[in-house]
Amino acid sequence: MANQYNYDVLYLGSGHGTFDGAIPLAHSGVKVGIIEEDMIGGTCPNYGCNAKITLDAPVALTREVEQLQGIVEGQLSINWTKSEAHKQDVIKGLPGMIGGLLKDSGIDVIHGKGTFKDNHTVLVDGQPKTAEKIVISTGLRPHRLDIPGTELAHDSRAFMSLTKLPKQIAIIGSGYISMEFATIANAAGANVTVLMHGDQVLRNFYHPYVAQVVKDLEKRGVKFVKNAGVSSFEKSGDQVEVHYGDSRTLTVDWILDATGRIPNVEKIGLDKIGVKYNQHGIEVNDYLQTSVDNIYASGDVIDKAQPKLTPTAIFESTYLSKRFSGQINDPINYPVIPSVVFTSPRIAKAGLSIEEGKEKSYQIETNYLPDDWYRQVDNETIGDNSMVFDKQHHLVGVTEVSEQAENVINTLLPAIEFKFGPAELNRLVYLFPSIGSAAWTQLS
Ligand SMILES: Cc1cc2nc3c(=O)[nH]c(=O)nc-3n(C[C@H](O)[C@H](O)[C@H](O)COP(=O)(O)OP(=O)(O)OC[C@H]3O[C@@H](n4cnc5c(N)ncnc54)[C@H](O)[C@@H]3O)c2cc1C
Ligand SMILES: NC(=O)c1ccc[n+]([C@@H]2O[C@H](COP(=O)([O-])OP(=O)(O)OC[C@H]3O[C@@H](n4cnc5c(N)ncnc54)[C@H](O)[C@@H]3O)[C@@H](O)[C@H]2O)c1
Repeated sequence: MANQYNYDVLYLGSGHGTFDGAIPLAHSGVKVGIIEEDMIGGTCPNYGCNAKITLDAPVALTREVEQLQGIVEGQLSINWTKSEAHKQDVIKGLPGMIGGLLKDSGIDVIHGKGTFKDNHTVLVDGQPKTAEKIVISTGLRPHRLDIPGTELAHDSRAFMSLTKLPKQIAIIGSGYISMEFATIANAAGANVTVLMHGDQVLRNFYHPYVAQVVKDLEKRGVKFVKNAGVSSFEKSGDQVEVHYGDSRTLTVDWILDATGRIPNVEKIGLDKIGVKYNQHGIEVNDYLQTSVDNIYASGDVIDKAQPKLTPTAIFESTYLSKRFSGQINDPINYPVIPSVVFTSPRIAKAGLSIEEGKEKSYQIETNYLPDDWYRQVDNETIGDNSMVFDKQHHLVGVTEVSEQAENVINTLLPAIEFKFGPAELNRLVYLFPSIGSAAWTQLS
């Protein structure tokens, strides 16, 4: 590649939208640089998936013990301080591990905030770093409510760093972060109130299944306030008041603002160089190329129809790596990308939704999971799934609510992605008994 620049490819941001692709790219002989202003590895390992799932592990355990009460005797309780410390132990090595992989691949990691000077130059602390191609992979940051007292609220990162769990917690919003953190905080003993923007929780998931999760959380003491209309936060001694609705007040110890995440597109010089973006992120074509030819985007910062999740970011950075190293010239062809909300029970889905299946008049088979013998092993009491089949009876979508939904969806993904028919299904021999075998059995 060209050598009038410092790098062949320079990435802005070091999350999954970058490193999964940058490492093989560097191994192919391409000179790669990465600019990162915060922790190496970005949101997922440090402030997202890995951190969250570690805090979720004790919740899953308490739920299993609860289901088997009587067989297993005695209640479990979660020691929040130790759980938080365990989370820190689990994730603290990740940035060093990822940084080591980058270094071993010959990648230069430049610490600092990058801003474009021109379409081949990024400034870091006033120092120019030049490259033939630049990939913007700056991710998302928490949206903060624009109301009086907003500085009194906190984000998901702050929640996962709490060494002591507040007694009374208000969560604003009812999306992914709200529901997962309400589940964790409630199980660890906090009184949680969710103040909703509208009247729907997790609006992108199948409502009857979401309703089961909400009902269970309510049974456990979580309160939901629909159409709350939160208008301000105010300090009140050691506590904080949430003003909402028609002059109503909720006094709590801690507020989580979980009202969404917005793209990091401002103050990095995009207007100056002509990279087009909107409130959903950077606009790209089917090659992940922005409105400026030599500049690409990857991961959450892209304005796209696919879910803004780690697997999507990994797929995109890997696609760019293959393209930059000359292995492919085709446009990006996304596979089926599943998604899961780590509530208890979880809700997970892949492929066509139940609503989309109905619109196409596809066959929808539903299963009440507590009737399945394998779920009775754990005494699972909540569980449904719906499988959508096309006219040739290929599985094209699954949605499930159950404690093991993420594993069922992962198991069935190949059937959806590769359109398994009877011939393929008949060749599958799976380990028995297992959640995977329970999932495949429903297909046969
Ligand atoms: C609480 C939480 C839980 C989540 N749980 C899951 C989950 O269970 N499963 C899942 O699939 N996804 C989950 N996600 C989403 C997942 O974390 C993201 O999809 C993923 O991290 C996207 O990777 P990315 O590289 O696009 O962005 P990021 O990982 O956000 O990386 C962007 C990086 O760019 C850096 N940066 C930004 N601007 C600049 C600049 N100007 N100069 C230098 N560096 C810059 C940032 O510091 C950051 O490190 C979760 C997210 C959150 C917040
Ligand atoms: N399990 C996972 O994969 C996982 C977990 C956490 C986060 N994530 C990722 O992070 C993203 C962000 O999660 P999130 O929960 O912050 O966003 P979200 O989009 O899922 O939910 C945002 C919530 O805030 C509400 N809201 C929006 N504006 C509001 C306002 N002005 N006042 C009150 N409420 C308002 C919305 O109605 C919605 O309920 C997700 O979309 C997902 O990409 C994924």
